[in-house]
Amino acid sequence: MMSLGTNGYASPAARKMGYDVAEGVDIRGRYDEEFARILTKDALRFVAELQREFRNHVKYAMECRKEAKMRYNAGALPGFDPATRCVREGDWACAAVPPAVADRRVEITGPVERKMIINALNSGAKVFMMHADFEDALSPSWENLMRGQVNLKDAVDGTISFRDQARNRVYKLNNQIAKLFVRPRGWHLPEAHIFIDGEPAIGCLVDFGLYFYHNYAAFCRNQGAGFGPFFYLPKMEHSREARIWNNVFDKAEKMAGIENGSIRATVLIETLPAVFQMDEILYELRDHSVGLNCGRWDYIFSYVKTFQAHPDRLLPDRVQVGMTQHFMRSYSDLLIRTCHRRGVHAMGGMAAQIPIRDDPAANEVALELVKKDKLREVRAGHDGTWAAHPGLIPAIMEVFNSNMGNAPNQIQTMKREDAATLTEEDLLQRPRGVRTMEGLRLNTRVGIQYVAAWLTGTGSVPLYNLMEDAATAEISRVQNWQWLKYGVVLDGDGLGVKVSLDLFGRVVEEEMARIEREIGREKFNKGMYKEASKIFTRQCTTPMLDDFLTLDAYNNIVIHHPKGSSRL
Ligand SMILES: CC(=O)SCCNC(=O)CCNC(=O)[C@H](O)C(C)(C)COP(=O)(O)OP(=O)(O)OC[C@H]1O[C@@H](n2cnc3c(N)ncnc32)[C@H](O)[C@@H]1OP(=O)(O)O
Ligand SMILES: O=CC(=O)O
Ligand SMILES: [Mg+2]
Repeated sequence: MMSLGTNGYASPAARKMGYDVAEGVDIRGRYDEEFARILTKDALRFVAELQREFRNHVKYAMECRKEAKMRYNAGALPGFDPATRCVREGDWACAAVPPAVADRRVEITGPVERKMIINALNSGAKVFMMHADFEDALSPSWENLMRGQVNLKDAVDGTISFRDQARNRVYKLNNQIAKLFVRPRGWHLPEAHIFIDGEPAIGCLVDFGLYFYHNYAAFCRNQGAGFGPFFYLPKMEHSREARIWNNVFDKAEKMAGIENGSIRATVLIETLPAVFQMDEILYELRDHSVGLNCGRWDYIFSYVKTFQAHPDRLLPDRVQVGMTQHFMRSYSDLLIRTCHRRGVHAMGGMAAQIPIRDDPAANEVALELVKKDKLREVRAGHDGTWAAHPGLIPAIMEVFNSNMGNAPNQIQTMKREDAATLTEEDLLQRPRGVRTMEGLRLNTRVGIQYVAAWLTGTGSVPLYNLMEDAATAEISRVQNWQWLKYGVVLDGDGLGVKVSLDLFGRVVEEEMARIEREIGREKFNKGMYKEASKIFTRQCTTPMLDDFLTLDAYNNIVIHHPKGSSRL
């Protein structure tokens, strides 16, 4: 048994032995005293119990995803499930929204980095939430994940601080801070630094389990029993996956001895199959739900992925697939109607624009685009939305305030019964627009730079004045793959060039040269652009589309200790 000093840290002798793990648990990530505060024997036992109870359910759910993919690849279209019609038509409601999160008109999102967490919690707005991300915005290296857990624990305890040496500035929490939501990874990602009974842990159960174990008591203390912790749940494709989460929550509440329904989660509807399962997902989570969110970027990615074998449903250039496309508008409208019918929040999504510091005119244009997007959301009936950057909060808040007034949300006032008539055809309607050479170039330039950042530990980056994260990079990847696969003719610019392996090879070469020019040779050589280009090119040209960019790239960031990196 590892001995702990009075400060809670392991003694030097114990440190040599590594983490004090529960039975069946093997930690292969680097030892660090800070991480040992999180990777305690009891917390690991809890994670292992979750894994043991739910691993077969997760495996089954992943098999079902494969089976659905085969059906779509054979020509089937996703649609409403006749077997669950009674759930869609039934008259039921989710548990009442807890007062602590009734008003969530602006939620700032960001990776679980220390300074970002403090800045986000302090963002200064009257009512808002912070959504701390282990998912789209985080490169899931061992260091990022474990530091993220340490940061969140310190944030929940109220002790978090950060010293910026270069600027000699200390960051601390204000008196009034945002409410915290945490987004674990999706069901598909393993955690290769923690093995349980000889197999890699399920990533999201590690994220959830460690965070819950260390923080539920503080939530009870600070928010009152029955209110929190709060979560966002990403990338689900079917209500059976929501049922697993619901069972995980039940088990966690029992273990902690807290009221059933204390844990609350907002599910991102960000896969095409899931749009046909919104009622079913809410039903599964009805005691633990605080709504659904339009994860628009993954949703676009999922549209391409679901229709990978449907050359009649190709997407136009990425920049043209916005929320005003009929299929996107229908998805958002149906989500609002579904949530409000069941008594929970319908959250909007992320506009990709971020402040542009060195160009006031361009900044004004970006801000106007964000405002327009948010105005559309609040008028449609969304109860709140996401901001990617603190600089956007005042403008977004203003749009929501002037349209919602003092009401905490629009659950009762914007029922959107008109959306009840939306059909499968509306939700699947082909997006309109054109495909261009610049679209192919931009996908390539952005995709490679994103992967390069991700490989070096950064999961969200500003590129060409837009926020890019795993979801937006996925669109670039699958769109290139699709255009190559079907030899698409890029005629939106009048050039009429056919996308081929040869053309793509030249585009990669030219865009790599452009990246080098833009960022400078030194940074280019120090970074992982060549590795990123290799990974991105392979993924765009592989005969069978990879399910996730980050699943394949993950092997490059797994580092087992004492030495060496290891493939799963
Ligand atoms: C599709 C989806 O899933 S969307 C959700 C996932 N994506 C995200 O969460 C993206 C979140 N946003 C970000 O990561 C960042 O804003 C970026 C990468 C887009 C831009 O980052 P930067 O270029 O570093 O921003 P910038 O230099 O303007 O930052 C200015 C200040 O704001 C802070 N800041 C910027 N974004 C955030 C944020 N989201 N949360 C908290 N603080 C932030 C910076 O830390 C910096 O603080 P400082 O002045 O104290 O040093
Ligand atoms: O997670 C959000 C998205 O848009 O994807
Ligand atoms: Mg997403």
